[in-house]
Amino acid sequence: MLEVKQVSKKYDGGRGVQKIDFSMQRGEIVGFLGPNGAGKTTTMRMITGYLYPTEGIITVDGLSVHDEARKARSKIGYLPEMPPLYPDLTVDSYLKFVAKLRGVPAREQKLRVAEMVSRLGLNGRERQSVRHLSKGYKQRLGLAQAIIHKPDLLVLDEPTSGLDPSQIIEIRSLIRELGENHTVLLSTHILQEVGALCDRVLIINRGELVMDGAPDEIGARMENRFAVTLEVGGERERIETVLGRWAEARGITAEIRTGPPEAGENPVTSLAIDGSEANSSAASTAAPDQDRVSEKGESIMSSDNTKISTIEKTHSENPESLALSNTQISGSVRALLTAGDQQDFRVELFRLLAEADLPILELHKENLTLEDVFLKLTSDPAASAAEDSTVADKPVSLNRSDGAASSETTDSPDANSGGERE
Ligand SMILES: Nc1ncnc2c1ncn2[C@@H]1O[C@H](COP(=O)(O)OP(=O)(O)OP(=O)(O)O)[C@@H](O)[C@H]1O
Repeated sequence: MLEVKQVSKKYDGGRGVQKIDFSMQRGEIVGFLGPNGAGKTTTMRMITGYLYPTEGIITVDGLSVHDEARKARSKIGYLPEMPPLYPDLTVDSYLKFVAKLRGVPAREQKLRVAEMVSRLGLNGRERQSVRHLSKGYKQRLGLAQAIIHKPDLLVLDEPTSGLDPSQIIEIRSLIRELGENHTVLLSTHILQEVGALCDRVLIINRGELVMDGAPDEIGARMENRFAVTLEVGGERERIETVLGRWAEARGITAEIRTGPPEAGENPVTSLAIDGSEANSSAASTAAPDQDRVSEKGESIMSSDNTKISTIEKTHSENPESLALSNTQISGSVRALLTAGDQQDFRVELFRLLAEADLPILELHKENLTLEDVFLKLTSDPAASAAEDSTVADKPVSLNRSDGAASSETTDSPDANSGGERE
């Protein structure tokens, strides 16, 4: 549906985007994430034909957006950051104007406007002037102008920016609906938006594409450790001993939290057990755990003689097979266990704790969140320093807001679009 091949844009002042390369299949909703100034708008403006790339090719359904601009643009709907609305027109007359501009046949225009009004929930506001619409309704109208010519590809530049929470929910559900029969590329600063709406995420940083993948997969792909959070039932000191010894032997970091979980609390705090600490503190306080594993039906006592649980050896053919019965848990400990070598230690951990009669109450594999990935990819201080020195060497400011470096004069000459022009 969309092919962006090795596309670069160099502004007079320097930064733009470099060798952006990706494609989108029909029906995909793709989130375009990046910090301020990363190149999202530049890329979207090139895709929609409002800006000429310095190099590279962009096609929509096989049509070049620059060499076959008119045909290609009929397949694209664009909601720029600032929707091109005319405040003096009414909703109705504005939509009629855009329908005409986008080549909707005259006999269909009235019907198409009515369809947009109903689809975007603008009923009752047809005669209202655009100026008096709330921000949320302006955004609905912006979406209406983007889809009035029934494009296949929708390009939405920060569609929920500046909206209040209920408007955000409304616009997101509209985008979700639009995604049922459009291919959608949307830029956003809001990470949850990507999780809520998108099948795939592209992350751009400093003009370069640095990640392309499904939102729930990229965390696992970037993970360079194996980590689980764990809640173990039993007496604290004993759990620390068992986990501490094992962690030391396996080179695993165990961070134990002190209190019960509380809402909003950072799940891991306080005491960290690695090899050395385990030796000096936890390991020295209790007898070997194996001594505590009971025979059938016996109670297990902790080091302070608190009853933790009762354990039953299930079958002599399989002495390692244990079943907890009549369990009474006197307390629990939560921990984050991290292996730097990405090795999955869950089975080993399960056996360790089962043999020590320490029941696992919760075990959860930790993956990097989209937020973690985003921060990792976009906040590289070394890159910032390099960037800053490059900027300092240049006589012209790179920032668009100062106007000095603008190269908008090289934009597409085709202004017949009702879209954003600067
Ligand atoms: N017309 C222009 N002339 C010169 N430089 C520009 C121009 N437009 C953008 N830039 C520069 O190109 C880079 C990418 O800008 P762009 O607006 O595409 O980023 P963005 O990811 O959309 O940012 P934001 O999230 O803040 O909207 C920035 O360094 C910006 O300063």
